[in-house]
Amino acid sequence: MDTHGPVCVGIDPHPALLETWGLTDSPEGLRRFALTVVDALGGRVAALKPQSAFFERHGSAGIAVLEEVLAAARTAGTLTVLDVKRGDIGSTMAGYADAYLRDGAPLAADAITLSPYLGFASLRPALDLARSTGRGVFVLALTSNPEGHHVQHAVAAAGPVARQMVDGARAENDIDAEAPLGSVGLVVGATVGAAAADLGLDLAATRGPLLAPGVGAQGAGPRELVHVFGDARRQVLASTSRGVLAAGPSASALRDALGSAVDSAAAALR
Ligand SMILES: O=C(O)c1cc(=O)[nH]c(=O)n1[C@@H]1O[C@H](COP(=O)(O)O)[C@@H](O)[C@H]1O
Repeated sequence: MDTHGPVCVGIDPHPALLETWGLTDSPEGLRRFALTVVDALGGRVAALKPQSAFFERHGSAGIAVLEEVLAAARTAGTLTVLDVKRGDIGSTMAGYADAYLRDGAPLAADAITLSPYLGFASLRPALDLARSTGRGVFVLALTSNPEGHHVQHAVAAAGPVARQMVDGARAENDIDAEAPLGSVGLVVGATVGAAAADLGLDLAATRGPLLAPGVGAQGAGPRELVHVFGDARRQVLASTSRGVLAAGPSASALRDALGSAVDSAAAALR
């Protein structure tokens, strides 16, 4: 984030984007799309975030492309956040952790997104494996979609549900109090308005990165970033997919779109 600016670009090969790029909705179209993004932006962006769903919809051939994309980003020296939003119990969670966070796993990424709605503690196998292999996780706290608040804003005996995720991330990052930024981040959508403040969430105190999707196609921009994050803004990694991808397939146009996204996010989050 210090080197390239506080922006993560999502690799979301929607069928409609493939068509706009003149590609077929097939594993080969997917491959050309995703590798074009890595070639254009690799080494120039804080992180790339492949959206697993758009690879999974092509079955095993799509997963093979995802493996190739993760490897290409690694070769380009760019961190990957694999957006899989996994969450399960016990040994099943351990299986997911092994799939994405183990050294040498075919789908290993630098970080993954996790859904904690089976209970924050159910994520333990992923938290532990990420710590031992030097990887990271982003735990969904306040998601960018309008339906999320029914669950995430609900107030349980222990306080708002989202606060349990914030407290959980904080406790994990406190284990290594010397690290400038911990490896357990949260997902807080740039579209959530005053929710973090209203629910009394101290995002800055988590000392973790805050992945902020919703920038661009979902309508959030610099003003929303300032409003949502306040004094936690230096931890924010603003995330946009279609907002940059729509500029493709030209590499220079993708780079220009990244440049604009970085200028606007960096000015807001300074
Ligand atoms: O975890 C995510 O990245 C995520 C969380 C969230 O709350 N909202 C959200 O939109 N996302 C993802 O971020 C991407 C947003 O894409 P765009 O709307 O095209 O920028 C999609 O891959 C979503 O699945």
